[in-house]
Amino acid sequence: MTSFIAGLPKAELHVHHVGSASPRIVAELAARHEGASPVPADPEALAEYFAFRDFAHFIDVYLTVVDLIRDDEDVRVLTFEIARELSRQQVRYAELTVTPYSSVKRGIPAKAFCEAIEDARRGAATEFGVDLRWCFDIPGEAGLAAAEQTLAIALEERPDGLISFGLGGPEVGVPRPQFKPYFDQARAAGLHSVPHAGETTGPETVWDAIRELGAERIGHGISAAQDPELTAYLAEHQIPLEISPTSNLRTRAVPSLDEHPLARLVAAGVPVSINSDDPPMFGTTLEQEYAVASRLLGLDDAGVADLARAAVKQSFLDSSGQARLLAEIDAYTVRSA
Ligand SMILES: O=c1[nH]cnc2c1ncn2[C@@H]1O[C@H](CO)[C@@H](O)[C@H]1O
Repeated sequence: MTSFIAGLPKAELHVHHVGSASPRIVAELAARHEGASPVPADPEALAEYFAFRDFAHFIDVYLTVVDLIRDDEDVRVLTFEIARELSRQQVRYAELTVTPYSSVKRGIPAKAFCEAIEDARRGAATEFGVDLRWCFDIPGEAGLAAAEQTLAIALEERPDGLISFGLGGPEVGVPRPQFKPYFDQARAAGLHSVPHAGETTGPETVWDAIRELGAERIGHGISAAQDPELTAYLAEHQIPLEISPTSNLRTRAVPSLDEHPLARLVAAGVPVSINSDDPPMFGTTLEQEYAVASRLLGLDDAGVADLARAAVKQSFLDSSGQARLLAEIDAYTVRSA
């Protein structure tokens, strides 16, 4: 199974920019800011640093890593190295969640930030054959000021790879409806709506994401399993959930993988994609998330290939791009039979 997964062409829809910084990149950045950061440069100490008491603690730790990214060269190197790791896992297409507000607030001009990610995007395509797209997300803990600036950067800079608009950070104490004006404008400008919801709060935030923010996909959304009406609605309207099993375990959103609602959601007909969210921070990789999902769903190789196909079909890649990637998955599956 694992060798089949390793070679399987994939698409990833829910993976965060800074959250994907490898231990080596974090160590290099931490060493550069020696002493001024709580983030350890030693990879072993870093693995211990990435142990989270709860979701709020995870966000606090996440932001200490964001603090290490000080200039556009850091942004470009980080992004290019993420593409290298994605290509190592046979990821052909990824929608990377990027939070420009947090870097602009730390002194990196929006234009330089966008030029850096676009430079890395071009490099990813030519060097690794990885097609990167951007989701610009609002860090929810920074509220409406962050929403305002994230939308402004999205519409004024409009980097070529930008395709969607999201909402990340904590859900507790950050109601979704307040962000409706910003999602309305982003959607009117042709950006897809993909907010987080139902990760650390109940089904009502998933309803809000759908009804108030026009969500086309939901980041996590796992608490939908608590509400049969919502589960049926997601299945009927085929609104996909971007599922990251180990993330939910490591941020304590679920008590154990065996209690993860993935299987119940799939059994109810809810479309899902499998993702890694913040792989180094959660001590995982996309390949490992596919292995977790295949165990939880009792899949054989054909079933695992269907997970990859589902992610492609739920992506915002154009139809010709989707057809190309689906054909590659089919050819791989035949070769591996
Ligand atoms: O699993 C997650 N849920 C919500 N936000 C997340 C997650 N992983 C990374 N972020 C990121 O946390 C930052 C908060 O300021 C945002 O950049 C958001 O994208």
